[in-house]
Formats: sequence, structure tokens, C-alpha cells
Amino acid sequence: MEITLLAPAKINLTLEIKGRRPDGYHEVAMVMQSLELADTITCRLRSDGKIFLEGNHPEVAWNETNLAWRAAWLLQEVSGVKLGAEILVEKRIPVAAGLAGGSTDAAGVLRALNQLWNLNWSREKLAELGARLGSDVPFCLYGGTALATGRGEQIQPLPALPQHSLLLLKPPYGVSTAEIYGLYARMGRSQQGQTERMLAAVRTGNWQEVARHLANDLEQITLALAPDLKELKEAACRAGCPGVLMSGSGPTLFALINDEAQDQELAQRWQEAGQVIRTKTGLPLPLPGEEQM
Ligand SMILES: C[C@](O)(CO)[C@H](O)COP(=O)(O)OP(=O)(O)OC[C@H]1O[C@@H](n2ccc(N)nc2=O)[C@H](O)[C@@H]1O
Ligand SMILES: Nc1ncnc2c1ncn2[C@@H]1O[C@H](COP(=O)(O)OP(=O)(O)OP(=O)(O)O)[C@@H](O)[C@H]1O
Repeated sequence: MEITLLAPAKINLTLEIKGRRPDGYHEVAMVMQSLELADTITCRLRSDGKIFLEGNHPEVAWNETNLAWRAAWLLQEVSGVKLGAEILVEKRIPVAAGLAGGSTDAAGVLRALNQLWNLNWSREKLAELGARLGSDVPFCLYGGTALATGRGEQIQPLPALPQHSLLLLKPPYGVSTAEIYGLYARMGRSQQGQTERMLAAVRTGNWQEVARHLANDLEQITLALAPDLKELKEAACRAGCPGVLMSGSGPTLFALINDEAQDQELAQRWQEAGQVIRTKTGLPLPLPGEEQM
């Protein structure tokens, strides 16, 4: 028996830092949005309790350190199930990009094994477990549009926005999320109120409103380390792109695309700077128990 599902990437429509927490993390408020861009996860049942992992990206370690493997192991430990699985990850989401690639693979494995092992856990229970793997994992269990608070692990689904086209630019280097938060702690400044404004924009269901309120407190930090990217963002804004922002801790930039001409022009300029991906925003994920077998 096996199950195959899509594990979508995310972007941050806002990323507002509220302060430092006693546990060393940052208190945040973020409006998150899933994308159609996704990895494919296949889990095949094993009756001997063993967990195996394989993946197709040469820069990722497909061993016990991988978030997908750790997700399977944690679910097995906590649920007490005696079953195992062979897990196959087909990666399309760029790595260390600010698109939650590892987190969504972990969430995808939790969704798949919840069904394959007949655990019938609720989404909330899976999210509580997922938070032990990483702050972005709970959102990756929901998809669609959502407000994330706490250290990012408290999720409130929002009304789904209509799907919208996007262009992504992933430069040929990655960044470390921990390092970017560390730099923010020393020199960052927050644009307070951005998330409240975005929540109002999301409620209108109008992407023009959303574009006007895109904001990310980590963007200034990562763009200071990557002046080439800062220039590309500024050029896109000057050329009339209504919404261009860095996702998460970066370095991926996304642009909301309104028409074919804008798409062609921006893609041509961005192609010289890295990998350009055309995608769309995504819809909420199926509830546990409703995954396709
Ligand atoms: C940048 C974002 O991707 C935006 O969605 C997330 O805030 C980060 O989510 P993530 O990669 O799942 O992060 P985690 O694996 O939980 O944490 C990685 C590191 O980032 C820093 N970190 C993360 C989340 C947070 N709210 N405050 C932090 O300071 C911590 O140093 C932590 O050691
Ligand atoms: N399944 C996985 N897919 C990709 N990277 C993984 C995975 N498991 C562990 N990693 C490691 O995690 C690190 C961060 O990669 P990832 O693609 O998750 O970053 P990210 O998109 O910036 O994450 P986030 O947006 O959640 O901060 C890399 O060093 C990578 O080797």
C-alpha cells in the first residue's frame, strides 16, 4: 500500500517581528500563503517498522538528519505504531530559499503517514507534533492562506484568496534562517502593524490590496547581504511591478504578476540572476483522512 501527495512551498505575505522570546526565538505575526510549486512525497508501507528515505536533490542529505525522516521517526515514536515506511521525495522547491522546502516535506510525511498508518490524528494534533520539527511545519499542514503567530507555529486559517500568478527568483546561493534572525536581533527594525493591514487586505479578497501591503522585517537584513538582489527588487518596482517581496528569511524574491507582458519582461531580467520559476498561489490542503491514496 502507498500514498503520494504534493507538499507545497510557501511565501510570506508579511513577516512582522514582535520581539524576542525567553526561548531565544522571535515572537512573530505572519500572513502565509502556499504555492502550487510543490515537492512530491510518496510513502510505501513497511510492516517491519523500518524507515527509509530517498530523494532526488544532490545538495540535500537524505539520511536521519533530513526533516522528512525526522518527521516519520517522531510520528512513529509518539504514536507507538509498529509500522514503518519507505519515503521518496521528488524535490522541485529550491533548497535554503525561504520557501519552507524542508518544513513542507516534513508536513507531507506527517500527512501521508497519518493516513497510511491509520492513525486518524486531527490536523491540530499533527500541527502540535510538527512544531517540534520546525516553526514553519504547522502552516505546511494547512496550506492556503493563514495567520501564523507565536514563533510561527500557531495557525489560524484565513479565507482562501483567489489563485494568482507569481514569478519567483532564486539566486544561486542560499541563506541560513538562524543567521538572518541572529542579524535581525542585533540590527533589525520592525514595520509594526503590517500584519493587521494585510489581514484587512486579505479580507477584501483583492490582490491589488494585498500587493500594497506586502512587508517582511527580515528582507532588509538579507538584502543588505545581497546588494545584487536589492537592485533587482528596486528595478522591478521602478518598472511598475505592484508587488515584489522577499519570502521568509530569503533569498527568494517573488513578484505578483498581472499580465503576460509584465511576466515576459521580468522573467527575462531575472533569468540572468538565478533560477526563475513561474507558479501560482495555492488552495488549502485536504483535511486528514481525505488525502488521495
Ligand atoms: C523565516 C520563516 O521561514 C518565515 O516563515 C520562519 O520564521 C522560520 O521557520 P523555520 O525555518 O521552520 O525555523 P526553525 O527551524 O523553527 O528555526 C530556525 C532558526 O531560526 C530562528 N527563529 C525561527 C523562528 C522564529 N520565530 N524565531 C527565530 O529566531 C532560530 O534561531 C531558529 O534556531
Ligand atoms: N527535506 C528537505 N528538503 C530540503 N532541505 C532539507 C530537507 N531536510 C533538511 N534540509 C536542510 O534544511 C536546510 C534548509 O533548507 P530548506 O529548503 O528547508 O530552507 P528554507 O526554505 O529556507 O526553510 P524556511 O523557509 O522554513 O526557513 C538545508 O540546509 C537543507 O539541507
